[in-house]
Amino acid sequence: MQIEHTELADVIVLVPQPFRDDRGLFTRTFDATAFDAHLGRPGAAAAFVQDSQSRSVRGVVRGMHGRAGRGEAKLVRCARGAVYDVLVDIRPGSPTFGRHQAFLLDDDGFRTLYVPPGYLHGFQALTAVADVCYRIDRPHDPVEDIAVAYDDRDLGIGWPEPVTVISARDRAAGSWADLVAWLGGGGHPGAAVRAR
Ligand SMILES: Cc1cn([C@H]2C[C@H](O)[C@@H](COP(=O)(O)OP(=O)(O)O[C@H]3O[C@@H](C)C(=O)[C@@H](O)[C@H]3O)O2)c(=O)[nH]c1=O
Repeated sequence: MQIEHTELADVIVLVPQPFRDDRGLFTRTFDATAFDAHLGRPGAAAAFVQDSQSRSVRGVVRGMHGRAGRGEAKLVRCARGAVYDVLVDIRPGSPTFGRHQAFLLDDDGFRTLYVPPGYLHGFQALTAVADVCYRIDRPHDPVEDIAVAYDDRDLGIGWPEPVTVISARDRAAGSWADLVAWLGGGGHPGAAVRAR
């Protein structure tokens, strides 16, 4: 498994090497030993306690989601189809605070994003059906949900396709400005941080 660094601080991409033959292929999608060694934290992989999967139709955008409290680490890969996956660094003091980067995740490259705590995450489905698998290192708690509008002008994310469907939660998401004010200890989180 190769590790690629990204433009975003502490975000890495895990890139496996599939074995292809006449039957198809075999690939390891996660390697705890390599992951722990790269992070320099024995036991880091063992912290992932929930695995989830979502299915989206083409054009769907889910995001931009984060988590309050101590955040959550996340491993993200696309098991079916392809998605345009976007991360935003929301860690005050980080050299890449406020910056975003997009990644193509698909069911042929098997690339997995490692997202440390303190990032917003979202994606758009690029194929008729797109399944995204997540592993997170803390049990989900909706009270800690953060949502910033996927089309927030300040974030300026260039979604590649017309947006077909978004959830009610995402339609009600707060602004990047709300979130920045809240992160700075001032202002009210407004809809950026809210219970469902
Ligand atoms: C995220 C999540 C949702 N749910 C439930 C709540 C709700 O009834 C249903 C759908 O939830 P949502 O609409 O929040 O699902 P969705 O919009 O797909 O949320 C996901 O978006 C992507 C971008 C992420 O990064 C994920 O961490 C997660 O926030 O599933 C869980 O039970 N566990 C979970 O971990």
